[in-house]
Amino acid sequence: MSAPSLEVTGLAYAYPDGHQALYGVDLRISRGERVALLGPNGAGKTTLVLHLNGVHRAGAGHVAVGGLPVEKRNLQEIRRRVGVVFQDPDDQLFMPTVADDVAFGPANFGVTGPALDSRVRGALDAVGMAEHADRSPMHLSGGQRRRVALATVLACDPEILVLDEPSSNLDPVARRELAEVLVGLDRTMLMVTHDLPYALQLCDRAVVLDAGVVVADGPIRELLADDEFLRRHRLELPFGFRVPDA
Ligand SMILES: Nc1ncnc2c1ncn2[C@@H]1O[C@H](COP(=O)(O)OP(=O)(O)OP(=O)(O)O)[C@@H](O)[C@H]1O
Repeated sequence: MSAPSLEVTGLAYAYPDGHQALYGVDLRISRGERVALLGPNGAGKTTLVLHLNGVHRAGAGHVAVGGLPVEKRNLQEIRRRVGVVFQDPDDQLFMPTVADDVAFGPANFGVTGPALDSRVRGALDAVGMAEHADRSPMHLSGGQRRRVALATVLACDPEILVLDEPSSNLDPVARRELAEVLVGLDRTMLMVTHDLPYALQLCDRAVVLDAGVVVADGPIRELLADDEFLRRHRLELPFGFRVPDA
């Protein structure tokens, strides 16, 4: 059996000022799963994500991506395997054209020539942005920029996609279009979000962090239908929203 896309075991971390942000977090994500990472402000979600791509070094515990330990000697391969799509696409887009931006990552990992062209085409096709390849990313709408940012990551063929608030600042059409793209990708995903309906639409499973501890890990539908659980962990569905029956 192949290694899970992500395996986090007993992960603990304190910031240099002594603030303990994670306490013994365990998380295992199988290949192809889409998992929502939920939790109130300050729960430790970003801190956890920054351990997946090796920005933070675990104080205790262990993180592996596709079976490869997140350690200094593996960092280049780990950064290819963990594709983080940041909340602000402008953090990811800085080249003159869309195609240049999408080529940047794989080119850095040594892909060249026709193989590089085919990566770029494949990634832009996957997000429905092929006809915008020669445009400047600066001239695209927010929703289009979010999709190009996703393509820059897909072009590196990551083991796991990490999406940071993928629905923020999107209008309802762009939100739906992005959801369709994401569902069509057939890739392991960890989606960090406060947008509970979007998480419900895209993920079967949710992991809830609160104060650095995993307080729930299970079917998202059940978690979001538990009003008392939501209240206890400062999670809130939009006014009037009801979790549809299965
Ligand atoms: N550089 C830092 N130094 C000290 N403490 C930090 C630092 N960055 C974050 N923290 C603390 O670590 C805890 C977890 O923060 P983190 O950013 O991981 O939460 P989060 O769940 O991503 O929150 P949000 O939903 O607001 O983005 C918080 O208490 C935060 O104040």
